[in-house]
Amino acid sequence: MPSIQPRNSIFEQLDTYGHKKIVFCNDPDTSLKGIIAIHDTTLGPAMGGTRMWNYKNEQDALEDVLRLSKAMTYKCAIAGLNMGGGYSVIMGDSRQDKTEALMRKFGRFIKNLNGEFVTSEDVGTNPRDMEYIRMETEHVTGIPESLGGSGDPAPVAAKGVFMGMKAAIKELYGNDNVAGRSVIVQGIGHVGENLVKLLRDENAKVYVSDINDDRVRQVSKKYGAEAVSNNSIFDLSADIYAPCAMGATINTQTIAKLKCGIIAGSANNQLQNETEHGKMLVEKGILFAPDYVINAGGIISGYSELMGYNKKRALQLTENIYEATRNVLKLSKAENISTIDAANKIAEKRISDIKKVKSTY
Ligand SMILES: NC(=O)c1ccc[n+]([C@@H]2O[C@H](COP(=O)([O-])OP(=O)(O)OC[C@H]3O[C@@H](n4cnc5c(N)ncnc54)[C@H](O)[C@@H]3O)[C@@H](O)[C@H]2O)c1
Repeated sequence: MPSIQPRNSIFEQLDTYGHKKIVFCNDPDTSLKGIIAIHDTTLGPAMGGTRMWNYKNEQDALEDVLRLSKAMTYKCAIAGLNMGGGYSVIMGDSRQDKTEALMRKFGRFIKNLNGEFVTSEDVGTNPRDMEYIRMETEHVTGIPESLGGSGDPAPVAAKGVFMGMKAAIKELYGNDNVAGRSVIVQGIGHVGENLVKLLRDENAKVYVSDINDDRVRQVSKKYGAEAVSNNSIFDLSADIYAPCAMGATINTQTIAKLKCGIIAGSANNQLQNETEHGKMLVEKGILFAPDYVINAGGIISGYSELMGYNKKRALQLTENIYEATRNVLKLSKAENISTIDAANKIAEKRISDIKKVKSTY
């Protein structure tokens, strides 16, 4: 995908990825500064997380929400969901600036979209926050199980990443055993910790890193993983690198250093530049399991909640990520294209096929 040029006008930035709509949510009373981006609604209402992050500036927040919402269009398409792509970001430190009023006010902005956007948890938000949003609008998923929702989507997201990782292991090593494989998990928050558990349960050797030292201490002790400093992860040799923090960790500088056979993690938008870095990974012989293909478990969980939540069904759909990843890897090999290009091709085909279906009312 092309890079957003910050010096362009807002409309030019929306045109970069073909966005439909953007809503700036500004409320001085609750200190809310948020952005909702709707990328594409061909398949259905836009669905995507709400991220609360201490962005350096407004441009960084805008760029993040545009990239995240576009990825959601592709994620929903390839996962076979009848939902489009959207995302929202709230500027601020989730540990200090988050209040009930701020989240509920944000819920009101979602309500004003009349169902065009449905949200759920992401970095910096949790089921409690979704409960606050639910007080103002029904267009939210991931509310606590005690209230009839699907709860935290992170364990389901981790399960999907695990299935996608296994599909990549199968491609490279001929069997999908995780036992004995070494995996670096970068970012051990909601999804990362659940992934560490799944990996350790099947006897993988796991290295963990995070910018939060307390998390590293707790998680490494709890699961018998080895703590590594965040600065040294790209110097470490391992079978798999699992980015589970923020996006764009795979770029020209890190690809030069990476010493792994597979990249498979939960972070959204791992490649700083899809075309350039997808190609560089092919040249270096690193197998990239496309992020939006393997991290779809979270959105599958939210989608199931909209359809009348059934945990078993959500987990079954998430297990299909193994086959979806295998299909992407097969197409990439058959057409000699990068795995991200192969995933994009499959997703775009579904969107274009369903567009034809919808031309009859
Ligand atoms: N939560 C979900 O259901 C879900 C679903 C699909 C994809 N994702 C994606 O997975 C990633 C993680 O989501 P989460 O819900 O676990 O978030 P989280 O906020 O619970 O965890 C993120 C962790 O990453 C750490 N971190 C942040 N920057 C870092 C850095 N530069 N280096 C190392 N660690 C860093 C944080 O300290 C935190 O522990 C995000 O990119 C998110 O968009 C999440």
